[in-house]
Amino acid sequence: VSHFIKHNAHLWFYIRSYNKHLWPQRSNGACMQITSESKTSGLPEYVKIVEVGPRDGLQNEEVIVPTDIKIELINRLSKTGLPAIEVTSFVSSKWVPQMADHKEVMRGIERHPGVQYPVLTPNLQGFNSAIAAGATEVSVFGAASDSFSRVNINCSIEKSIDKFEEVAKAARNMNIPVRGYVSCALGCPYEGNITPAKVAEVSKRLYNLGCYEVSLGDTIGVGTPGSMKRMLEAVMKEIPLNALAVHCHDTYGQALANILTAIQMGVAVVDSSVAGLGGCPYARGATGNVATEDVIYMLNGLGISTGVNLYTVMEAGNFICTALNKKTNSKVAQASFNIRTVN
Ligand SMILES: CC(C)(COP(=O)([O-])OP(=O)([O-])OC[C@H]1O[C@@H](n2cnc3c(N)ncnc32)[C@H](O)[C@@H]1OP(=O)([O-])[O-])[C@@H](O)C(=O)NCCC(=O)NCCSC(=O)C[C@@](C)(O)CC(=O)[O-]
Repeated sequence: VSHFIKHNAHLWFYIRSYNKHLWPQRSNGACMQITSESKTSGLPEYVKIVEVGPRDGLQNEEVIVPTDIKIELINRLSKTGLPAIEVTSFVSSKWVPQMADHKEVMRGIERHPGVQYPVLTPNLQGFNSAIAAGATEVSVFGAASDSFSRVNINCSIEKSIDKFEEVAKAARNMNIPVRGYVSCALGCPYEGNITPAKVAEVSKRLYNLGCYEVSLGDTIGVGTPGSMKRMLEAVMKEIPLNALAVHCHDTYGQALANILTAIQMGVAVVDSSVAGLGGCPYARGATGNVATEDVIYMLNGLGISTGVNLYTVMEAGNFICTALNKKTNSKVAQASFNIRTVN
C-alpha cells in the first residue's frame, strides 16, 4: 500500500476523496468520524470486530508460517484500532502443526492497552498451557454437529461440554474471560443441515457454563441471509443479544450479506480475518473467513463505527499476503490494488 501511495499519489488522493465516507480518518487513536445513518436506521452504532486471521487464517495455511512473521502480523494488527485479535490456539501440534509455536507467539507479541488477545483452548491442558504462556482470555470451541465435534476435537458434543466446563471453572477462579464458539451453525460438512434448535441448545449450554459471548460459526460458509435469520431467531430466544457474535466464512460468497442480516437483527460483534485468510483444517473445501477489510468498508458505508482504521488493516493484509506469496481475498484490497494496475 505504501509503495502504491508513493508512486500514485494523485490517484490515491482521488480514491481517498471519492471514498471519504468509507475511509474515515482516524483521530485520537481509535476514534472515527462516521456518518449518522446508523442512528436512524435501527442498526447498532458500534460493531466490535474480532480479528481471527492470525489463528483461524494461519491454521489453514499449507506452509507453516514462521513465528516472527506471525508476531509481526499481530503487532501490525494491534496498531489498527482492532479491539480483539485472536492470537493462536493451544491445541495438539500433532493435530494442527500450524499452531505449534503457540507459546512463542503468545510471549513474543507486543500487547496494546485496550486490545484483547484471546486464544483457543479445547480442554484443561490447553487452558493451563495458555495461562502459563501469558494468555488473559480464552475461547472454547464446540459445535452444533456431533460428527464435526468428533472430527475436530475428537469427542462428542456431550463430552466436549464436560471439558469446557472444566476450562470455565478454572478460568472463573482466575478471573479469565471465556468466549465460546459454536461451529456448523448454518451447516455441517458431514451432516448437512443443522437445525436452528440444535444451535440454540449448544449456544445456551456454552452461555450457561460461563461464556460471556457465543460466536456462531458458519464454518463452511454455506449460510444465506434466510438461514442466518432463522438460526439467530432461535438462538436469540435463549441468549441475550449482547452476548452473540457471528463468524462467517465466505465459501458461497454470502458472508457480507449474512453479516448484514445479523447486524440488522442487532448483533454487534463480528469475527473476520485480515485479507480473508482462513478456513478450518477439519472442514475440507471451506474457504477463508470474511475479510476484515470488506467488513470495515461495509460498516463504514453504513455509518457504523468500528474504531478500526481500514488503511492500516489493508497494510497488515498486504504484509501477510506478501509473506505468504498469495493474493488477498479481500475485495476491497483487490479493488484498491487493481486501480494501480490500470495506471
Ligand atoms: C482437542 C484435542 C487436543 C484433543 O486431542 P485428543 O487426542 O483427543 O486428546 P487426548 O486428551 O486423548 O490426548 C492425546 C494427546 O494430545 C495431547 N493434548 C491434549 N490436549 C492438548 C492441548 N490442548 N494442547 C496440546 N496437546 C494436547 C496430549 O498431551 C496427548 O499427547 P501425547 O501423549 O499423544 O503426546 C485435539 O483433537 C486437537 O488438537 N484438535 C484440533 C482442534 C483445532 O484446533 N481445530 C481447528 C480450530 S476450530 C475452528 O477452526 C472453527 C472455528 C473456531 O474457527 C469456528 C468456525 O469457523 O466454525
